[in-house]
Amino acid sequence: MPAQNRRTSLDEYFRTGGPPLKKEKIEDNVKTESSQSNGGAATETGSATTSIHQALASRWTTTSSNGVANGAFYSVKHESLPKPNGKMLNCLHWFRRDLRLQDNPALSYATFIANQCQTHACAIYIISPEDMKLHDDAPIKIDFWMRNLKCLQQELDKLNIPLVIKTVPKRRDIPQVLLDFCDQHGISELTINHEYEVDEDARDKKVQRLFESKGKHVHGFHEQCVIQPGKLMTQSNKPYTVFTPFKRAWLSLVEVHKISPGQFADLQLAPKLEANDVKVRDSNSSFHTLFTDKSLTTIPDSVPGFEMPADLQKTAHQMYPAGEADAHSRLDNFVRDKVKLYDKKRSLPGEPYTSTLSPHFASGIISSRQCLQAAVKANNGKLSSGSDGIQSWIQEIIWRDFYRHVLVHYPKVCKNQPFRDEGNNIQWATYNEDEENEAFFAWCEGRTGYPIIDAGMRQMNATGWMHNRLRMATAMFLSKDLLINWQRGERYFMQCLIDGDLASNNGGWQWAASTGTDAQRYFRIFNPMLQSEKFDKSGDYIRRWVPELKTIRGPAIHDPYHVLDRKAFEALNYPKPMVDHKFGRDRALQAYKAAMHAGSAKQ
Ligand SMILES: Cc1cc2nc3c(=O)[nH]c(=O)nc-3n(C[C@H](O)[C@H](O)[C@H](O)COP(=O)(O)OP(=O)(O)OC[C@H]3O[C@@H](n4cnc5c(N)ncnc54)[C@H](O)[C@@H]3O)c2cc1C
Repeated sequence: MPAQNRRTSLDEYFRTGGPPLKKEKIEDNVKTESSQSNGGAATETGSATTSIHQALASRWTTTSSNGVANGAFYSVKHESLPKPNGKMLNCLHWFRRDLRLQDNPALSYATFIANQCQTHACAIYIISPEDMKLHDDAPIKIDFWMRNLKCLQQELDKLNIPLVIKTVPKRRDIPQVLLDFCDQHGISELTINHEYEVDEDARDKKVQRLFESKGKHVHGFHEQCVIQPGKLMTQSNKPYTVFTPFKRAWLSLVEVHKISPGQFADLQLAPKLEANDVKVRDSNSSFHTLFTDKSLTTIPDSVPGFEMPADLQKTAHQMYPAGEADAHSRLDNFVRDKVKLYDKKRSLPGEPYTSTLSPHFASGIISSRQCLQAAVKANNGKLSSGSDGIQSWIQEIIWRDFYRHVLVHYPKVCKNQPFRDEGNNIQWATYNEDEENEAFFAWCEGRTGYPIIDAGMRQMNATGWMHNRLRMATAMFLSKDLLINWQRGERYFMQCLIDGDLASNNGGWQWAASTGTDAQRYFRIFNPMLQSEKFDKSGDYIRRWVPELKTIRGPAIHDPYHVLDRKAFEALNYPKPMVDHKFGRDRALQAYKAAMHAGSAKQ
């Protein structure tokens, strides 16, 4: 059936609650559960509000009992859903990691309530410098988010939805600030798209408790993954801990249910009305000031403490223009010109054959469902067959889901703990503090003497982005060749990356450091020279980022210290390798072997 016909219109959603799940078709190894959600049986009122909510919320239900998700729709109680019939409900959408208009279920729902009440939705974004600091957010990432907020605000403006900006210095104050804001402005309904990290989850639960204590409601939706965490469990109802079976189950579930990434696309935002059309029936509230007081909606250019050097800012603005429209044209161009070659070229850091959409994914400017939809469309509607390039790209979207599912089921990964308990036993190299700092900073700055490693680190320092192949190689170099605790590297990446994202960064680091979900474990140790010869054969990528080597031709580019004669090498003014790879490899194997055999994973 053409994808177009599979899409369900808004009206149909209202009427039917969306297409039914066909559980009987699900492969044996895919465990789903009944459509009973955590909130208990839905009260079937027949009202449009309830049925659209059910449609959104009951797409998937959860078997999760991990206390994190506490049911996939943990902050939604069907009984508490607003039934606007006759009632005036003012609704606020709280933007967090969903900086987009399209395919945004919580925003759609806010505008839906507003439409029903013939009023307008409003939106808020909370800047929390303390959160940014604690999460090691990179200045380049914050700059990107601020620029995108401005674009989002312009787009929302066209729909007469004000985007209020509030700075809350202490993050523990956020729930109360939100509640006070809603009290002050006569708002009873808050919509959010869930965030899964431990701190964010705790904050949202607090918000919900506070709101409920005042008779207000929080409506939560899931949009970060194609399949929301908790929905994909093994046959024995355990979370997947290995990627390949997760991928098989994921593909099977998506295939069976025709998860149309655009399932929310039909939910139209409120039509544009003029400011004086805003009806505020609750005359005691100052709801209307949100539409008129421009001082509430000022977005800062930067956040104090996160200023960026001018040259980095210039690069970031050139490489990453802001806005949902730009994200979509990036996606369109990628899908039109590159994705079919993705399987062959995705590992070549010198060639622009990856989507570079990670900053947009991380901030929710684009959704994984939208990207999946574009990929499937380019693949003539196929998910698990057709173009190898497209299937390979879809696999990356699955990796992204996988690490989010891992984070939800194993919240310890948010708390500086390895996924595998044996990771705690690793004896990192015995440097004295100065030596370790020296080695660590040489790695950070791209002065290891391994050209491919240095090129990767310098690319990240100069642009806030690094090619995946180099993220793997540099992470492995730190945690294996240098035998320095991977958590230092994980932190440094977050402090530099425009796409810094806890689940993916942590997943990637633990993969490289063999403390994570990787089935191959500790004996996978990349040889930097071989990586270089294989993935940057011409050396062009190295020459671009390591100008000391720009005159080198031939194989010496991969290992100048050993290939060139001493005089020629010294003339380069490039460091010699800071550790011999064979020595580093043997040392790591010993340390990891001892650690891994000292205990077994408690999963
Ligand atoms: C040590 C390490 C740290 C990483 N840190 C981050 C991070 O902080 N933020 C981040 O978004 N990605 C991270 N990744 C994953 C990956 O490197 C980037 O997502 C990718 O390089 C982004 O480039 P792209 O958008 O061109 O990706 P594409 O190759 O076009 O892939 C499309 C999208 O799929 C997702 N994706 C791709 N590969 C992975 C992966 N291995 N794991 C999870 N998602 C993936 C990303 O959202 C990406 O934008 C890390 C990987 C490693 C090994």
